[in-house]
Amino acid sequence: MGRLTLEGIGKDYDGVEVSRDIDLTIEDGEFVVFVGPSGCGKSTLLRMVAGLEDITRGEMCLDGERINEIPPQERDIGMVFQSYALYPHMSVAENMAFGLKLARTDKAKIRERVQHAAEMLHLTELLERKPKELSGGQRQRVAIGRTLVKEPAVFLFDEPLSNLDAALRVDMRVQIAELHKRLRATMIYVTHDQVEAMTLADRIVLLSSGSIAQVGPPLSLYHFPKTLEVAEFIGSPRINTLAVEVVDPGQRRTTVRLPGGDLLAVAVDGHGLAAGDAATLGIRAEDFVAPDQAEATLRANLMVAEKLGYETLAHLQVEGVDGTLTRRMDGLAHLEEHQAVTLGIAGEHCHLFGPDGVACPRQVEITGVPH
Ligand SMILES: Nc1ncnc2c1ncn2[C@@H]1O[C@H](COP(=O)(O)OP(=O)(O)OP(=O)(O)O)[C@@H](O)[C@H]1O
Repeated sequence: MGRLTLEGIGKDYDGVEVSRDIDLTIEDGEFVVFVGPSGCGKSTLLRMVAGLEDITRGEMCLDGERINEIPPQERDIGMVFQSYALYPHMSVAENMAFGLKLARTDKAKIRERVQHAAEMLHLTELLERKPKELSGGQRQRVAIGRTLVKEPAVFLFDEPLSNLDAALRVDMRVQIAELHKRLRATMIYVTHDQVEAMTLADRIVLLSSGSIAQVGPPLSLYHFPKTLEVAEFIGSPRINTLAVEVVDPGQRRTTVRLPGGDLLAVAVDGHGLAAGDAATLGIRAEDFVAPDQAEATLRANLMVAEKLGYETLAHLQVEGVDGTLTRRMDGLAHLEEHQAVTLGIAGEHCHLFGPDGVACPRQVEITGVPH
């Protein structure tokens, strides 16, 4: 089993609070990803789970038992570090067996577990090699193997792929996802890469300045972000934002004035807003619509078209708007530099954030995605 509960967890370093009010239950077998900008407290939280940092406040339990004071080696938890931390003078097999040897595990059992882990991680052919004879991806697999042989109830991964190149990262990401499917163990994974978070997680925990900004399945955070900060962190390209003025806040529709003067009825509950408030409209790059289906339009000029083959990202300049907006288009869209483009906007596809950055609840259903 591997059910973790965190209640009111907090951490101070020299009297400075870097982690606060963390309430979270991670179910047995769940894959949870801690994500957020640099310094938001992801590693600190993970290290508290591992027992590598003292917990200043709150209670942490594994399968109902308090573990706050239990030393790391006695917790049924295994951690894979960003730096693989392999012993250079030991072979792959010895590296993987080392922790079990220290724990005085029976030799036959060690052999069996190392063989099994090596098969799962495609390392069988490499068991006699030394770390220096391995590629970065292979070393990372050995580091995972070393944790795997201990058969912990909970696996912790601290940015395990950040030292790998882009292609290898994708490959390892898929392997970690497969490993989770086969083991069905509880896994907590720290990354600042939102693509890794979106693709691996059953649930994402998005941290901001030491506390939880939002927890939920990846697509819930994508379609129903609770704050502008979450909306801007999740999704690539980043969500487009426009400064708008609230004209008529309503429960099903809230009317706002766009930079060009057009009015748009956004499908959100804006009852917390007042007419005249400065708000932020959010539109994802794929959510612009054809002008004939639009409720409002913006006149734009094409600055750059990034043709990626399967899609084109058009970066557009709109008069009166700082920076550029990005529109995602299918395939190799025919676009000329500085071409005038009409961006169509539909209120159903937009997000609205109040002056405090809090999202107005969206009044739309998206099939299979809980609010
Ligand atoms: N040993 C320490 N002593 C004092 N402050 C620390 C210590 N470790 C971390 N911090 C501070 O705690 C905060 C959270 O750090 P943490 O490493 O958990 O963030 P992170 O989200 O993992 O960042 P990154 O993505 O850059 O690794 C930061 O402000 C950091 O400076």
